Amino acid sequence: MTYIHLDHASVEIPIYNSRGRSLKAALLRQVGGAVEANSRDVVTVKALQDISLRLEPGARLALIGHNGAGKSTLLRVFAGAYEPTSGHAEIHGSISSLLDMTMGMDAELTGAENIILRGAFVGMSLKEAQNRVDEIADFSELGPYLHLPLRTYSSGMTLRLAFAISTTRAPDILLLDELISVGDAAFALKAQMRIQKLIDKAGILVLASHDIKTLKRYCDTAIMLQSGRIVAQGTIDEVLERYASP
Ligand SMILES: Nc1ncnc2c1ncn2[C@@H]1O[C@H](COP(=O)(O)OP(=O)(O)OP(=O)(O)O)[C@@H](O)[C@H]1O
Repeated sequence: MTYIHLDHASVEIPIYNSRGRSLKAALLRQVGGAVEANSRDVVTVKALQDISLRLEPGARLALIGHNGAGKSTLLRVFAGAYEPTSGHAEIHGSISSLLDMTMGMDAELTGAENIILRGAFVGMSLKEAQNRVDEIADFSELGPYLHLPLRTYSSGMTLRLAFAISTTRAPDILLLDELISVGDAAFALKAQMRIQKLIDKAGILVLASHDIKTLKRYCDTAIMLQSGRIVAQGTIDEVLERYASP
């Protein structure tokens, strides 16, 4: 069974605990999530506020909103990386998110060893990760570099490996923060085709993007976030129209 249910979910991130006023004042004036100081003088960002939604198989949801509106934070809640600080999130199904793709990788280990390490990080058993090493190695096209420590890779090479690992399994729930472009032109095309396959197979797709063409291409419904709250919800066309209106 695949679903995402959020019930009045909020995420507050404590960011500052100080007597100093200038940074706090600057933070309180910022434009993204709502920033407040609580009674103990701890400044918190209300990155998400009172979000309730239900996504079932077949959902193709766009997250729309200006910088700092809460899109990435919501994707992190869907991914299970953030627990709501109040309210509930219930997520069922295998999840693949291309957020934080290199998290869990170790610069001192070889590419091949990192496949196992990062594989475990994204929920693979040791056996599954071992079985997938050849396919991931082929896709990444890193050849002999796979036996060298990650610290010898360029950032593009690291991303290629991370992408190959993160996309080797087709998930029930696919979470995308912009359609990233990985590697040079040839690799980017291959990566795009792989993402397309994952999108086609995914039961639930959630895509956060600022690119209207991309959103319209992949999503049929949308929510618009503002300061961490849902301020519009409906078909992709309805919400994009609301987004465009002043
Ligand atoms: N780790 C963190 N520590 C402090 N504040 C954070 C953290 N992560 C997010 N925020 C704050 O939460 C709010 C929502 O951020 P989020 O990254 O979810 O926005 P976004 O809609 O994805 O923005 P963008 O379009 O720029 O990627 C912002 O005000 C941001 O500053």
